[in-house]
Amino acid sequence: MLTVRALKRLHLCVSFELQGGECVALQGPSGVGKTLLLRSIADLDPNEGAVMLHGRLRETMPAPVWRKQVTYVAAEPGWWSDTVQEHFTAWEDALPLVERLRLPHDCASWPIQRLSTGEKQRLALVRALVLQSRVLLLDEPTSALDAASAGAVEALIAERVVAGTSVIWSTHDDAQARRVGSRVFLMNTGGRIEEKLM
Ligand SMILES: Nc1ncnc2c1ncn2[C@@H]1O[C@H](COP(=O)(O)OP(=O)(O)OP(=O)(O)O)[C@@H](O)[C@H]1O
Repeated sequence: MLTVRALKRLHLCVSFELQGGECVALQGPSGVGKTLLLRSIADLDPNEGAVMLHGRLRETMPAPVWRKQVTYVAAEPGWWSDTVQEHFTAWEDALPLVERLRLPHDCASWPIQRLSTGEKQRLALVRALVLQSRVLLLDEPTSALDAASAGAVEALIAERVVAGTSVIWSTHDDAQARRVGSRVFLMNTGGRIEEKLM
């Protein structure tokens, strides 16, 4: 279970609990703070408040260990090497996910420069999924995808949720929020979240 108590970053002040095997959709107007919240939970930016995984405070473990368990997937992911495969420790672990997400199996050798926005988005998701994190913080993970690829992402994440992974899924798509989330959190301009009736 992920517990967030009085998490503060800029204008945000947020508290909630997320059970294991639960997916919550996060919605709200552009610029309201959804990315700030997800990055704060992953401890990627300075923030205050208590964030716990199964009762253990994040400050009791090194930040890289926390981020491997509570993993943020950016809408516009970063890349640090020249080719796709160089971003993976074990490409063979990534390959089944690459195929599930309708990416060509030979994309391992592709230079990052040639990737489309949607290919980058799916490969960044694969990078996160191979970690087998307890919590996935997905920032508009299908914003650059066609319907078929978005459906493949939704199906894959749904399997992880059934297997016990907790997910926060930021989306501007109301129908997607209802499909993927068992609850929907609505962030308001005051930086608070309230549960939206579905
Ligand atoms: N480091 C920062 N310092 C000051 N303000 C910031 C910083 N990072 C983001 N902001 C501001 O905080 C607000 C929230 O940004 P955020 O990216 O979280 O919005 P969002 O809800 O994810 O929007 P969108 O739906 O467009 O992706 C924006 O007004 C943004 O300009």
